[in-house]
Amino acid sequence: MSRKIRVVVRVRPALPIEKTHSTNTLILDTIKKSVKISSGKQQDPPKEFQFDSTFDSTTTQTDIYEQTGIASMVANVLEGFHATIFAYGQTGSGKTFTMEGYEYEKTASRSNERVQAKPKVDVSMERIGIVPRVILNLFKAVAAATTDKILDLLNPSMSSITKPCRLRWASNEAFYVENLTILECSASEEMLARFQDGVKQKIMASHNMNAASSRSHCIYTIYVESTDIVNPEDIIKAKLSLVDLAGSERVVKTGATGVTLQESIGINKSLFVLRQVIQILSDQSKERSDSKLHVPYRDSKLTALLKHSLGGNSITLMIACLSPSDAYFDENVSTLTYAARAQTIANKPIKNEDPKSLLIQNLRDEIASLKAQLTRAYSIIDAFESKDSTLNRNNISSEIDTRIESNSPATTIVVTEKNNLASKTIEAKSKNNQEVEPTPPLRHSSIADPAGSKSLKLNVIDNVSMIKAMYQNERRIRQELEMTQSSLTSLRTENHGLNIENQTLRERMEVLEYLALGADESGISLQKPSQDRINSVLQNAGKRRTINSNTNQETLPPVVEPKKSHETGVLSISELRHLLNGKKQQKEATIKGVPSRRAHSAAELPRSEHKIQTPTPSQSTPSTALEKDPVENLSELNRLLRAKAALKGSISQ
Ligand SMILES: Nc1ncnc2c1ncn2[C@@H]1O[C@H](COP(=O)(O)OP(=O)(O)OP(=O)(O)O)[C@@H](O)[C@H]1O
Repeated sequence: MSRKIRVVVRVRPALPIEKTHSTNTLILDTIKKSVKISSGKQQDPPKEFQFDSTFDSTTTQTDIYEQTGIASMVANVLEGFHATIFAYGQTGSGKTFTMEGYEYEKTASRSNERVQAKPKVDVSMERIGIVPRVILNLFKAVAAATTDKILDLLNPSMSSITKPCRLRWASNEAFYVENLTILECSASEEMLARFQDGVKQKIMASHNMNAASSRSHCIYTIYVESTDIVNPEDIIKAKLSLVDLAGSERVVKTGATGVTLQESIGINKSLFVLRQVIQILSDQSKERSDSKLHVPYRDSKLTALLKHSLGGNSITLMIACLSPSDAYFDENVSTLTYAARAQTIANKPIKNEDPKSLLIQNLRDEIASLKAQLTRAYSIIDAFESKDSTLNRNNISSEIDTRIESNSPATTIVVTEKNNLASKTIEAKSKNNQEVEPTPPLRHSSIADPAGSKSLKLNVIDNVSMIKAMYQNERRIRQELEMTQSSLTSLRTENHGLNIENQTLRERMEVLEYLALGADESGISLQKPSQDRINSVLQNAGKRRTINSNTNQETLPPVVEPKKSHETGVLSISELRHLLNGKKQQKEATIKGVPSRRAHSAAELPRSEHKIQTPTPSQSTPSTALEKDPVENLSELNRLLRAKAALKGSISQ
């Protein structure tokens, strides 16, 4: 079912600096929930907008929290729906005040200076904004998107503008921030403290329109995982995104310069895309056609991250913030226009349920309906008993058992065996569910009619046998689920281990390839791995040397008669020597001014070139670490190539 984005409007009180400003253009009617805006000029006809609620400058933070339905949105999140609350409006209109409520140090000089936020977080309970209120009511990751760079405010080393996080596209059609810090909190105080840590990492700057202006959009995401006390296996996961957008800024009014100006441009660009997205979604919902217009979510990181909130599966509330001063007439008209468009956007909230919990819930519903049928069946049996003493419950039960034993249930229940449980977890869950045939409708009969009595008895037998089979079926599905779950856990652990090993092998391969093929030669442009990595690989290779117990001398591993590389996929000693020799010749040719032949990588080496004479030690001047110790490094390289081939084989299986 679709649900429109709810939009409320809040006008903040005039700031001391605005006390002399006139405030005639905005007329708010909190009863009619309307806003009228008029410049008073003949060429600008007044505009009237209708919203879900309107709040004037006397509205408190508590009023906003209580009268915008935030508590019920939090409850929706606990039920498994994603929700988003975002504050929108021009710079200085009160978005951060509404979302956080903290007091920011103001720079009197309006110097455009960008500083790390120094919020005073111990403000009164009456002043705190939506985010701390939600946390106190609930029990988080903080990401800030600035000029289209995403910073992790919970990880100080990643909150620097030079180290932005990457935006990724997940298979479930949602964008997410890679490696974003997500902290698990078990108490509201802990969560509030983490939130405040994140807020302190924000960058603020002062300009002509706001003494402490956010230089980024801030997205606070609370991931909620709720478990049913009665049925602990029922896990519901959902997220609540609390968004404090940076405000649109007119550079002529803000007087921004330097970095602050660059940020202004970035902020305005992302807000431009946001407005385009709102416009297109609003047009789409007005046309009520099935034809899908292209929505440019990907044009900015902000809209990518808000995809689920705008036209997606989230329950969304927009708080449009306005400044009371007539000096901001144009900005207020723009905010109201887009707020009005946003409220025509229809989202499709869906409950995010764990497939396992969903299956269990379906089974529970099925059992409940079967129990109800059983009760009805017993009541019919009771009616028979009172009518005919020869027809008692025992007679019917024995008839039921006979029918089950003779394998002729009136309703067949099919459960397909699943041998390969681990690889088919999800399908198994849904298939099992589908393959249970639906309950047949009861045959309608009258007890008074003998034919009807017979038919009713058969109905009872059918139902009871079906219930028995359903119970067995459910038990079996539960067992399968448990097995699948444990196989999945062990596969995940194994996969994790393989990934780590794969990464290590890749790194060693890189070092060995670099050592084998060289970096200084023309024709090969391998990137030099860090010296630490080279040392570590060489050290590890060194560990594989053996000590002869008789002579107490270090010996190299025995040289095994090599198989051809096309048979084994690895290099033989002669091939490696040939490779090195070839490279040496190339080098000499280059020095003599002869253009070098493009060097072959190990894998490209043609078979015809395998039978090259082994050069004598005096012929080769070691130029790379590998040439100094070729046999040892070769065995390491071959070992890695084999491991890589085995790994590839296991992945492709
Ligand atoms: N409802 C309110 N009551 C009292 N003061 C308010 C209210 N709303 C905003 N303010 C004050 O107005 C100023 C600007 O507000 P705020 O910083 O929240 O604006 P903003 O929209 O977040 O601006 P920007 O986009 O530049 O970050 C602040 O000094 C703030 O304390």
